[in-house]
Amino acid sequence: MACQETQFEKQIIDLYDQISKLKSLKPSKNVDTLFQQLMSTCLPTETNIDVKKMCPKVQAIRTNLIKLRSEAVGYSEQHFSTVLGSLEDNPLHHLDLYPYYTNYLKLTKLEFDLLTKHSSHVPIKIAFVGSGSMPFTSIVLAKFHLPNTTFHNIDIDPQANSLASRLVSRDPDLSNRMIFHTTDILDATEILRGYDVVFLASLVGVDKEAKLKVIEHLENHMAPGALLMLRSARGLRSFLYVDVDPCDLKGFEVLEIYHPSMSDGFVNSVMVARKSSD
Ligand SMILES: C[S@@+](CC[C@H](N)C(=O)[O-])C[C@H]1O[C@@H](n2cnc3c(N)ncnc32)[C@H](O)[C@@H]1O
Repeated sequence: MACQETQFEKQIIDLYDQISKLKSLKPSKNVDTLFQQLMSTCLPTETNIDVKKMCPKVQAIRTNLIKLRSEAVGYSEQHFSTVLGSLEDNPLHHLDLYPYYTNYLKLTKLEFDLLTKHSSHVPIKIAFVGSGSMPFTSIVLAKFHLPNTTFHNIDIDPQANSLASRLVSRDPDLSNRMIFHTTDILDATEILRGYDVVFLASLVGVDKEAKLKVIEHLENHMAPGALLMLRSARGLRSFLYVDVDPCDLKGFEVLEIYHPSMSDGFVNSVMVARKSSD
């Protein structure tokens, strides 16, 4: 049956057509404009559009768009990390040079509030899986919320970790509290048992199957009682990030899910879950 293409689907198909033809996803005026158009198209929360009911053509586009956007975000973070890391001064004094800095401040504040609400103690060791070349969440938590916590940033990409460690190496405090591990999270086992909290980056696992594989792996290796902070998406925003449902978190007790409104200043939903006893 021919797709009853809604206005949204027509916009998505057109944007995907342009984005998939880009020769490079590295930051440029054209790349930035297209991904900003994608963001604003998917931002509305007050719609009754059911993404799951969209036709197979648009569903296929959804997965490919998330993959392309993940690559573009990687390049963008790499660019800004290189700029910050090349400053004479301590890069952590100039984080506001990153265009999405205030968005991260708001997202991380919410995640800290959820963490505090569902934790019986201040976390000593936190892992951030998929920390990237701009480990903003770890930096913001360490600088503004958790002064005595150590952050273990796990990323598969050695270049991302090399750029990220350059951001904190000149900071007298964070250089001691930010640790970097270069590994595929699926190869990390024993180490995962040592964390009070594990954050999973929205762009680790860029399709549902890959995301569930990572979640299952974390469930196999996290300590009972440890918290998983997972970034998800709802509605049209599931064209930007993989949407995870509570039933996907086997072996975890889902404690709370926060879906941001248009006024929150960040896009992804946040899910807090506790690893059940073995
Ligand atoms: C582009 S960054 C974006 C992080 C973003 N700030 C967020 O919150 O999603 C995502 C990072 O996840 C890393 N990554 C992807 N798959 C991974 C895996 N299986 N194990 C470890 N790191 C992974 C990538 O190398 C990349 O640096």
